[in-house]
Amino acid sequence: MDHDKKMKSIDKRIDEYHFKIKDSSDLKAESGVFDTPTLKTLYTLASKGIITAMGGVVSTGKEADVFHAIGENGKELAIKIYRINTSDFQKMQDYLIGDPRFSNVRGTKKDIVFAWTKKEQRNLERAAEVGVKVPEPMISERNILIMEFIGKDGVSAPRLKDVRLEEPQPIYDTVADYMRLLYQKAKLVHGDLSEYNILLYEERPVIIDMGQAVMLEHPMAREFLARDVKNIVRYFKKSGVKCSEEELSAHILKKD
Ligand SMILES: Nc1ncnc2c1ncn2[C@@H]1O[C@H](COP(=O)(O)OP(=O)(O)OP(=O)(O)O)[C@@H](O)[C@H]1O
Ligand SMILES: [Mg+2]
Repeated sequence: MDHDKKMKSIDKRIDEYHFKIKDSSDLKAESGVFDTPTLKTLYTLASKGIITAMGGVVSTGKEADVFHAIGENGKELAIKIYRINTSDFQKMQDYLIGDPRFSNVRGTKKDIVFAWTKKEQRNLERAAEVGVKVPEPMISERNILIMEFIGKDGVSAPRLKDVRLEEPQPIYDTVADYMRLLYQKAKLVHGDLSEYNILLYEERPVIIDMGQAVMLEHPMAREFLARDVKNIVRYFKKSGVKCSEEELSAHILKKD
């Protein structure tokens, strides 16, 4: 497809999508996400061939919306678009300031949200490098993060929250190992780990939503880790796994 045609087709799809949002009276997503600069950024990504078609909405949240899209070679993509107006940027700033990679970030709300988007991309990269299964990040631009789609045909894999695990033990073991790898090798603490931010894909856990993950230097890193441990133990205990916060903490913290 030539460039103009490609732009037209994505334009049309975005238009259609807008219409759909209006139809379902979900104006929140439309006004909060597809503002003109965001549309422009999507166009830029489309003109580079990174996005070839926009699909439907996968999730709408307070801080970000996630869309399905198609990329090069028909690959399915997840596009996470952070909201600039409604994001809790004070909280974002607190997470950024203690992180040596982003401690210099100052400026407008917009700058903070852009840094946050980059931070999620970097966190996903670091996690992937040490062998933690996460959506592979591809590119980020302003408030838009493009990553591998975990799921099939536009339907994302269920969250642990949405499934009843037949065999919870191996899932728990993998999550425990991932927490350890993140801590020991990537020097990261997820900071919002729970059954809401773990997808189950091909019977294996995939960790998502890493914008708030911090380096171990962050003054709150230990507290965030304790909270993650608590959430994970609570969920897996309920699923029938014999585990405890002490045990899981020890597993994460023990040196080789
Ligand atoms: N890479 C992906 N592949 C498939 N689905 C995804 C992907 N990333 C996110 N999702 C879907 O979108 C949902 C929200 O994503 P995520 O947890 O990253 O955003 P969020 O920051 O929690 O949004 P909120 O503002 O609601 O907290 C997930 O629960 C999942 O269903
Ligand atoms: Mg989430």
